[in-house]
Amino acid sequence: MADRRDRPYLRHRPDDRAEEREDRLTSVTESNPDIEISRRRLLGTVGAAGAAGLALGATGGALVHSAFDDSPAGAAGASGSLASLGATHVAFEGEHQAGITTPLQAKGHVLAFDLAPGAGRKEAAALMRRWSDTARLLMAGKPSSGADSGIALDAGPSSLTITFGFGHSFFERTGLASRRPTALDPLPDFSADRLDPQRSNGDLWVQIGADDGLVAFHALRALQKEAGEAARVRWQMNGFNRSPGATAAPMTARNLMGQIDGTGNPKPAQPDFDKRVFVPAAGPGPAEHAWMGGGSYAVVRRIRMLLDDWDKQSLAQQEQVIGRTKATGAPLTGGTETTKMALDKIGPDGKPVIASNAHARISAPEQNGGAAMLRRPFSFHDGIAADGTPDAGLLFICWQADPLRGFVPVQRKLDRGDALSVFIRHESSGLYAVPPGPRDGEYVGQRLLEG
Ligand SMILES: C=CC1=C(C)c2cc3[nH]c(cc4nc(cc5[nH]c(cc1n2)c(C)c5CCC(=O)O)C(CCC(=O)O)=C4C)c(C)c3C=C
Ligand SMILES: [Fe+2]
Repeated sequence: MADRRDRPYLRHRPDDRAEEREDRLTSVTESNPDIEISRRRLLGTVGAAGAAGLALGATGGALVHSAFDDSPAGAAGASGSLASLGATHVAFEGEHQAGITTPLQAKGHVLAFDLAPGAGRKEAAALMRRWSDTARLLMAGKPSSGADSGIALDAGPSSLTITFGFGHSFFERTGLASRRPTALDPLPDFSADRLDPQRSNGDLWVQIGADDGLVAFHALRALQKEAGEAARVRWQMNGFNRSPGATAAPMTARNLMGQIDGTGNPKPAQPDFDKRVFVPAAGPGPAEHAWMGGGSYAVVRRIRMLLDDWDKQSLAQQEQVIGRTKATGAPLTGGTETTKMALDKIGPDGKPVIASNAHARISAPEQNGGAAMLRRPFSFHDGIAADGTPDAGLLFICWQADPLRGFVPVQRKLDRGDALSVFIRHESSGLYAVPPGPRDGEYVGQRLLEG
């Protein structure tokens, strides 16, 4: 490996120093099971406040001990040290790919590629190997192996995650149709769909998330370059979330309608979490689908919010649409954000307090035979549309072991009578098989492409 002085653009290199390696601990919390942070950083930043706060980025921007105190000026910021936001590193290898249970990041890019005409299994395997090599480096805060653009110069890994998936069409293109799981069958049509085929589906899907915009864009450019002649971008969407540390304490995200969004998500500590979100490592299902053991299915929808119409509603009307308060996210039946909704409670007017068409009621697992999904969205804003309204909304991304037991039944029900539906428009859609996390030296999807 090149000396840091030879390559001043080298950024955070967690494996360079034994001391740093020793200090590493794997912080497994309810919300961030795959984030690795240094014990020294924990002590140096949050101390008694605990790991969860740091992992969620609520450090108040404190500068901490750096592995680069002796690094040349510019290699890790003017002071030679990285804030915890920059230093946080998410592992590329693991049972599951990163970017599924990782806490929401502040910046995101989601994009789909189509394999180039004439490219097949061999080219796809080579591409996945190149992309995985690049993701491994960038997620560790290192430059890409080719001519690095320098866009992320000075920054640490910043919780970068890169997640790869395969669309339905990938399997024909690569001659692997017999190994395509039935869970990847196209989603049914929904009456409210206004889908743009150019911005839907695709052979390959990539999700990039980071807590720094330049780190995220750097990864985007690197992966686009690595695609070379093998694949072309079919569509790309850019999103954002609140920055870590923006709120006094870590809290559930808000969307562009101002609602607390994510409360009802299954929690990693719950006993059925894995069953709901990840394909079991050993079956069920035919052996030819075993490559997906430990993987998950992502449903991706660009959902436009009709914000001018939404903003005309009174606060009470907005809260009725969801069934929760805007300020705290508590159910309209009382309590705090985490209080269970009392769906049977009747108000003085003889009607359910949480209306029969309230979004949170209709989408609740108990109303859908237990169907549940892990929602992990980004907001988007692409300026003003031709009609003068904001082209903004939710890049809705949800994760499940089987879309027929997650997204599909819930969306079917929402499609029939969700009070929110007049304020949103589904504009694009994709369903992707996201293989398990790679082992050391493996590339994502190797068990499919070489199995
Ligand atoms: C088919 C799945 C879903 C789509 C599409 C969807 C769109 C969508 N949702 C909101 C805002 C909120 N959703 C909330 C809860 C909620 N939504 C879904 C599913 C879809 N939402 C589920 C499964 C749940 C959880 C239900 C539960 O377990 O109780 C909430 C309430 C807070 C929360 O639990 O997260 C809000 C707010 C928007 C704005 C939107 C499309 C733009
Ligand atoms: Fe929702």
